[in-house]
Amino acid sequence: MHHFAYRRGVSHASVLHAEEVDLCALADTVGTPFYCYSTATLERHYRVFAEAFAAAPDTLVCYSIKANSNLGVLTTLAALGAGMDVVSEGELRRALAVNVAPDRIAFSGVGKTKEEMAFALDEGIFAFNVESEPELRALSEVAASKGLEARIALRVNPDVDAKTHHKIATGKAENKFGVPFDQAPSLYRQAVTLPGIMPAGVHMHIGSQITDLSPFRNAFALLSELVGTLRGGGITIDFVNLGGGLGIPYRPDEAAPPLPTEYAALVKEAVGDLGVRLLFEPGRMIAGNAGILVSRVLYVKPNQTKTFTIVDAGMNDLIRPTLYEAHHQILPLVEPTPETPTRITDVVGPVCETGDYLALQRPLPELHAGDLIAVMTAGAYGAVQASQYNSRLLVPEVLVSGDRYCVTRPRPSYDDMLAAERLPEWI
Ligand SMILES: Cc1ncc(COP(=O)(O)O)c(C=O)c1O
Ligand SMILES: N[C@@H](CCCC[NH3+])C(=O)O
Repeated sequence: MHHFAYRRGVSHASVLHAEEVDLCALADTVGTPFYCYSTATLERHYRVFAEAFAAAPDTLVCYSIKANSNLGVLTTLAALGAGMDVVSEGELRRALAVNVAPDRIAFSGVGKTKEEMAFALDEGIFAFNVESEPELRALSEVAASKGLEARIALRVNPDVDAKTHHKIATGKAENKFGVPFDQAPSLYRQAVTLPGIMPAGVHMHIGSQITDLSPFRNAFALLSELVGTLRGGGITIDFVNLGGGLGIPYRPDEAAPPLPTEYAALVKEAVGDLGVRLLFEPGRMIAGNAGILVSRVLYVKPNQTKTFTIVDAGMNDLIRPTLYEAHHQILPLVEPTPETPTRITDVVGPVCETGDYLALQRPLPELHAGDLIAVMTAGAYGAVQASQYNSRLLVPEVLVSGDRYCVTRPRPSYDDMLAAERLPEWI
């Protein structure tokens, strides 16, 4: 019943058809816009990834919470045994809230505060992915002051082009992430001498939505070389964290991105002989095609040159189209008849910005006020990047499983929105 085909983009249909919830009825109950996530698809994606590494039993898949931090989504993945990759105390608290064991949590990010380090140390997380020398020193101070030891991997920037959108590439020298490859050996030597620091791994994450395996191949070859160098210098490396980044299909007609099994074969080739524990941090690959954004058409507005389809979801709810020129397929929730004409339209939101669009010049079955649409592949980097811009209420999130659903993040009220702030009271 919960059919899913990763390669052919059939996953687009899975949220609509693999689950048995009537989305139109749900839209009437919950109100639009709302995000809707499929439990079956989340589970399937996690398993497809984890099972690709079944031959490497010492593997820890740390779902990257930043892609979708909804507590319903995290509960679903935690139940499958997922570890978690976090980048803030907030994300760490989410992982703990769904009972992920601390020793299955890795902490990344270029700007961890000492307070965040202290909290993570007290909780006993598996490792910190350290991104700079000053961060290493700060972590040493915090850990030593507590009489604790922080297991660390240095995040190494291999200066490899991930061939993805420039705003989501993280492994080039000009990006803020990680320490330069050439400086890594001396930083590890320094790390060994620092109190409260136990270097144990190497971390690399070169970017997101990577659809060509060659950047991974180049990066992991460098990582493997570095592990050899470090071991040659007497430093014990017992795990490597290869990050996330595996791309997914956004268009039904696009070339299939690499399969997790193909990625796993490459990993085996590059680092299989190192005898280390493998960590991964997939986000988009697990959540992206497990979610849609459901929205209702408010008005159809033709002008001299084009037609605007104005819907009730905007850039504040899904910023990817305008921020990354991202393509999200749009499907009418009610299947059009063969007689329905196709119209080219800009699908825009209510926000007062010219950049407030979900699709530009898109051929779509003719839409009318009141029609419901699904913005596909919105499960990753959708709700998590939503804002209240224009004082719009944060979009609700719904998790479905078979014919059941739960509103895991209800729509706030305007009173909630106003109660979160204070009228000025000068001190
Ligand atoms: C350190 C780190 N790990 C994991 C991820 C997750 O990446 P993706 O969602 O592309 O798998 C990211 C985001 O790019 C990241 O910065
Ligand atoms: N937010 C980006 C991905 C960023 C990955 C985080 N390092 C997107 O929507 O594609």
